[in-house]
Amino acid sequence: MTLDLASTEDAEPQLAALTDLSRRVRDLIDAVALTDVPEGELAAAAAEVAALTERLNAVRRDSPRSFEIGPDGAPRNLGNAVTGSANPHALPLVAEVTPERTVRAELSFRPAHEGPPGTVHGGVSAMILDHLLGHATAVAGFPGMTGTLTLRYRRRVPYGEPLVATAEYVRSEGRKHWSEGRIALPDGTVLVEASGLFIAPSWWSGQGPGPESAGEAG
Ligand SMILES: CCCCCCCC/C=C\CCCCCCCC(=O)SCCNC(=O)CCNC(=O)[C@H](O)C(C)(C)COP(=O)(O)OP(=O)(O)OC[C@H]1O[C@@H](n2cnc3c(N)ncnc32)[C@H](O)[C@@H]1OP(=O)(O)O
Repeated sequence: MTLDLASTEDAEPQLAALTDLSRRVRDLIDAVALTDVPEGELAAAAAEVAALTERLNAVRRDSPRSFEIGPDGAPRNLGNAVTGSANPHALPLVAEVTPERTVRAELSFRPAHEGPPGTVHGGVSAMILDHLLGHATAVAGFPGMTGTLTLRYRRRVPYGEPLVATAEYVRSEGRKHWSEGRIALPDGTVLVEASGLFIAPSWWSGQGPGPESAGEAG
């Protein structure tokens, strides 16, 4: 894992362009998921996408952008699968920390997140809650990696509609820290709720075998 925390002011124009590209690729992903154009059009689009892939691969990093301190002094993770504005896979989720040190995000899933018809895939909801619970645990002072995530799917999660996700730290036992969270409709109706256990890996304090065997932070 590369944790480059250096200031990246010189790279800001490139990162802004990468963010814009990522946003357009999200639109492309939904267009692919929903398109019904004829076969010839699909083949032509596939050839154009292949050419773009080759163009971007001309200069390639070993891994996506990791945690860093932005020019505003705030930590950010532009390559993250959930929050990364420079990752087309990400929503991207924008989470705010409340004065009570809970975490809140307004979000809307996209058609590409479909599992059952008209419904967001349960694993996608789990990914969002995993991150949000991890964030709530971190802002409580206990950054860690997910040990266990338990979900209860109460109602189907729609895509294309405004939703609200919240999470808060609950309790600790030694190195183990628990948080809870949920995805709800704007009126507060809970759709999915989650409880998660987060553990600061022993290798963070030099007591364990290291990230190669213990996994890496999401
Ligand atoms: C994170 C940096 C924050 C920076 C702050 C910036 C601002 C905040 C912004 C944003 C926050 C980001 C939020 C991210 C959220 C996403 C998180 C993920 O997706 S993480 C990827 C998925 N999870 C893994 O890949 C873990 C893989 N597993 C491991 O690495 C290890 O197994 C680990 C760390 C979980 C435990 O390993 P050990 O060696 O450190 O600990 P041992 O000694 O084995 O266990 C300690 C205690 O915990 C229990 N334990 C261990 N694993 C458990 C488990 N899976 N479930 C339940 N208990 C477990 C054990 O039984 C033991 O308990 P006894 O002390 O004996 O009571």
